[in-house]
Amino acid sequence: MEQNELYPIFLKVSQLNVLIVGGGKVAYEKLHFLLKSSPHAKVLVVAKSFTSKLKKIALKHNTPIMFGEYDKSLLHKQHIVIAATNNSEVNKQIYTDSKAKNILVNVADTPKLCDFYLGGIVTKGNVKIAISTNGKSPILTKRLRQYFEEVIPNNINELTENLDLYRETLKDNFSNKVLQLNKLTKTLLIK
Ligand SMILES: C[C@@]1(CC(=O)O)C2=NC(=C\c3[nH]c(c(CCC(=O)O)c3CC(=O)O)Cc3[nH]c(c(CC(=O)O)c3CCC(=O)O)/C=C3\N/C(=C\2)[C@@H](CCC(=O)O)[C@]3(C)CC(=O)O)/[C@H]1CCC(=O)O
Ligand SMILES: NC(=O)c1ccc[n+]([C@@H]2O[C@H](COP(=O)([O-])OP(=O)(O)OC[C@H]3O[C@@H](n4cnc5c(N)ncnc54)[C@H](O)[C@@H]3O)[C@@H](O)[C@H]2O)c1
Repeated sequence: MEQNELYPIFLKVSQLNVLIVGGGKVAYEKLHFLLKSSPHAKVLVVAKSFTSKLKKIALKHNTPIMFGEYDKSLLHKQHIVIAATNNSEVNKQIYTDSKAKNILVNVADTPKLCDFYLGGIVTKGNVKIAISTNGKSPILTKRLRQYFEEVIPNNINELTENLDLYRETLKDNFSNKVLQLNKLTKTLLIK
């Protein structure tokens, strides 16, 4: 069976510079899901025009938007770039320029021009689950995200907070801590 070999990491995007180029439907989708997961993400959106939906969400989150054409100089100090213009040549240029600067780049909806894929993301308080189908079926990713949003109880965060408090009380001895935490949580997997 083919395996998904992508490695998920949970980025602190509030302390990284993210650039989105494009202001249309696809740019909106990417910005919407980025801000849904990470409301304080440090993002700059640059495009020749913006939909009113994009302007509205940017305003709500204090996300700067800048009118203008893509230019290589925009990559200065960026850590992550998402290209979402409707001009495939421009998207390719963004990809090439980013690679030359070792910036992680995603050309939206174009798997072969992606260093990483955006995933389906479920957030319940401190708990976060990221979903990917290895780029095979974004619609299945969406359905799985909706499914987990429904079935994972909202109060899972209380469990997380309580386990954190208990963990604090066991700080001194590492192996005892692991033993106690394993003992306490063993039954969580038994139906
Ligand atoms: C998860 C999510 C995150 C996000 O966008 O933030 C995301 N796509 C979402 C939705 C969605 N995207 C598309 C549809 C229409 C139905 C369909 O085509 O299936 C729908 C469904 C809808 O809109 O309802 C169109 C589409 N997307 C890609 C292609 C190109 C191709 O597959 O070749 C095409 C065809 C373009 C065309 O027709 O030309 C490619 C990618 N889309 C990915 C992510 C990456 C793989 C993720 C994975 O590994 O599973 C990857 C590889 C790259 C990337 O963009 O990062 C978000 C759901 C968020 C949520 O709901 O929670
Ligand atoms: N809309 C869809 O459902 C869909 C589905 C699959 C693939 N795509 C592809 O995704 C890409 C984006 O689609 P969209 O629907 O968001 O397009 P769109 O027409 O809604 O928006 C395109 C955006 O790109 C900006 N842009 C164009 N050239 C630019 C440049 N040189 N510098 C800065 N900004 C520039 C425009 O100002 C605009 O904001 C296209 O390549 C499209 O073929 C779209």
